[in-house]
Amino acid sequence: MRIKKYRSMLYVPGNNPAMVQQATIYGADSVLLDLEDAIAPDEKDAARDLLRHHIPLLDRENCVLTVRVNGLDTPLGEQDVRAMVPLQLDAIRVPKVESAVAMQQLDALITELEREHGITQPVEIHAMIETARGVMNAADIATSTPRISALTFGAQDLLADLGLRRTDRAGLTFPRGQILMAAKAARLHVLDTPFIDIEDEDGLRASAEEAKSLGFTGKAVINPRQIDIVNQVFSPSPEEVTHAIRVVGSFNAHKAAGSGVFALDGKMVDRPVVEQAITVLRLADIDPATL
Ligand SMILES: CC(C)(COP(=O)(O)OP(=O)(O)OC[C@H]1O[C@@H](n2cnc3c(N)ncnc32)[C@H](O)[C@@H]1OP(=O)(O)O)[C@@H](O)C(=O)NCCC(=O)NCCSC(=O)C[C@H](O)C(=O)O
Ligand SMILES: [Mg+2]
Repeated sequence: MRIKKYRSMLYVPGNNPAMVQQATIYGADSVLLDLEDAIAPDEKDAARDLLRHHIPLLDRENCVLTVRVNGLDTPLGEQDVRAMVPLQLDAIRVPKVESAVAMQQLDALITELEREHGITQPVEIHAMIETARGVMNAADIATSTPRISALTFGAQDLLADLGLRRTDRAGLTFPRGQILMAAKAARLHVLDTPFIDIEDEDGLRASAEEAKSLGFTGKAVINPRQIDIVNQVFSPSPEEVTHAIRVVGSFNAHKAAGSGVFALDGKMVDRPVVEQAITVLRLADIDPATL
């Protein structure tokens, strides 16, 4: 089975045929074809038709394919879900999620569509948390249905909902932490908001490094030029991989000898340290069971 990675997630406006056709060639771990905020109201139907036509033609071998539908509180949202599920996406991304009930209703609709269209690989849900109400209900949303595999943080809409300016970063500290904890407690992926200055590579790197150190699984990007930096930041270094291999190998040897804790290079190794090493190995495509 393919392991889904989410270091980078490229937003692609769903009404731009050239961008959609090229979407999966740039090396992003995942692509997010957008029917929501990047599309003007009078372009919505055309964008949905465009995706219906182009998605089956995309090379999806190394890329997780998702579509951001319109809000489920609008008629467009359900139309989008009905048009997209039959295309066998990896996930539907839902904007401005505010309640567990909305996710359960979506789960029921997707289940009905999967049955109707004979889809056997379940379509996952990525819930975007980008309003104050969504932040306060994040833990309930995260556990509302097993179909949810990721929470994602949307800074621009949240700033607007909180009445903050783009520079008021301090106001995002609590919401970001709450979304992270809700996702971690439910064992979900958690994806950071895009860095919107596409000319500022240093700023992008710093923003991705901060997101990684907080515990985000990956970060959305809005331009192909941002992909390499984000992939690099969220990939383990060769030194980290070598160390992780040693930790897991030594742990297995000690476990066989009846010991669950030992010192490696003067530092204690016990179960949580091994779990951290296993996370590094998975990111490096190494199966810990082979060590
Ligand atoms: C931001 C852009 C408008 C910049 O466009 P442009 O100036 O054309 O960029 P480049 O010159 O660097 O483009 C080089 C080539 O790459 C293609 N390209 C660019 N961007 C994308 C993309 N996102 N996906 C696929 N391909 C892309 C260009 O076509 C060029 O190709 P070629 O001509 O063949 O060389 C543009 O990057 C853009 O539109 N980005 C996406 C913006 C977007 O989707 N915004 C909405 C998502 S963010 C959000 O919703 C936040 C969240 O909800 C919240 O609330 O926080
Ligand atoms: Mg948004």
